Amino acid sequence: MLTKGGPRMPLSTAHVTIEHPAHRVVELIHSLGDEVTARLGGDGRAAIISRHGTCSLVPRWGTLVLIAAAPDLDSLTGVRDLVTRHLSHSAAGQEVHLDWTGPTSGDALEPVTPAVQDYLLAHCTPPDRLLTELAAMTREATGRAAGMQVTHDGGVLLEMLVRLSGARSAIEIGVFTGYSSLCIARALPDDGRLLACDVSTEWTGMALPFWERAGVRDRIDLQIGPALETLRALPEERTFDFAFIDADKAGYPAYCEEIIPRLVTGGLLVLDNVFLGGTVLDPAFQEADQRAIREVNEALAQDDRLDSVMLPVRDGVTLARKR
Ligand SMILES: C[S@@+](CC[C@H](N)C(=O)[O-])C[C@H]1O[C@@H](n2cnc3c(N)ncnc32)[C@H](O)[C@@H]1O
Repeated sequence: MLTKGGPRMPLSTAHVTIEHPAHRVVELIHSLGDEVTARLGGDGRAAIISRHGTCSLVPRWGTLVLIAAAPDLDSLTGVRDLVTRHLSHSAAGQEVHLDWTGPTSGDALEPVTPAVQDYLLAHCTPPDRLLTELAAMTREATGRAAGMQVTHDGGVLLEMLVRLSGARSAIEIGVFTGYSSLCIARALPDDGRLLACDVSTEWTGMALPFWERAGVRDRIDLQIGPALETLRALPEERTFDFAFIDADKAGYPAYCEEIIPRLVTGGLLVLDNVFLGGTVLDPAFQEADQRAIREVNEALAQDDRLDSVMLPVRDGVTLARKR
């Protein structure tokens, strides 16, 4: 479950079209001098900390993305003004126009507004009777925890990705009452296998009759126990064509570390909840979950074994394909 702790920290982003953005970042840091503490990464990204607040600088193919955050609105204006002034100064002769977004805070961010989410949900293949019953049973039996279940459009996406990728060997971390497992398993061929990992016998027990009814029970190998232990106990040669991670968020970095080497070339890794309700953008949120998801989001984007893209589906879904 998402915990929204810590003070709200207003943040604002901008992106600017600029020649040689990585160069500009270095020049900007020089220009700022001892007004800031700066950390420059090997990939050209930088983070600066000023007395007002912080600003992340991400150079990308002819654009520079800026994410500023500060403890209050006045300080946010201070960070934005500082960066804007020095960027214009360091870009020697180039006109720099920074159109900062209005201040928002991580817990107020909605990657997709509820009205759009409802429209999307109403315009995908509707759930069949079995999925409808499984969702209803989950709501009745688990109460508030039912919110952990992938939404129906998320399930359709998983099923489509498994079919499109032609996967035969799949793994899922985070089964709950088996909705996403059912979507994955029924998209596999008859001889396909899904290794389904969860710690709860109670929740996964509710999945079993639905998997039986769908005729996929014998495709699913349910492993009860901490998923990291299950992964580390697998034979070295065990590989996967498809992996879906939707369990404890703090565990994501370790799950990725175990799963990526086991993905076949062309294999697909899918991660749910990569926005954590928008809190990943807001440095005020520093709980283990947010730190872990930020770490994974950064790492996957820079991993040269993968092509990866984040989709604004519900709470954010990352697709990463092994090169
Ligand atoms: C968000 S729910 C999964 C929802 C599921 N994908 C669905 O669509 O219904 C997260 C699940 O992760 C499981 N979980 C939490 N920590 C775990 C761990 N260390 N190892 C394996 N499973 C874990 C929980 O028991 C819970 O069922």
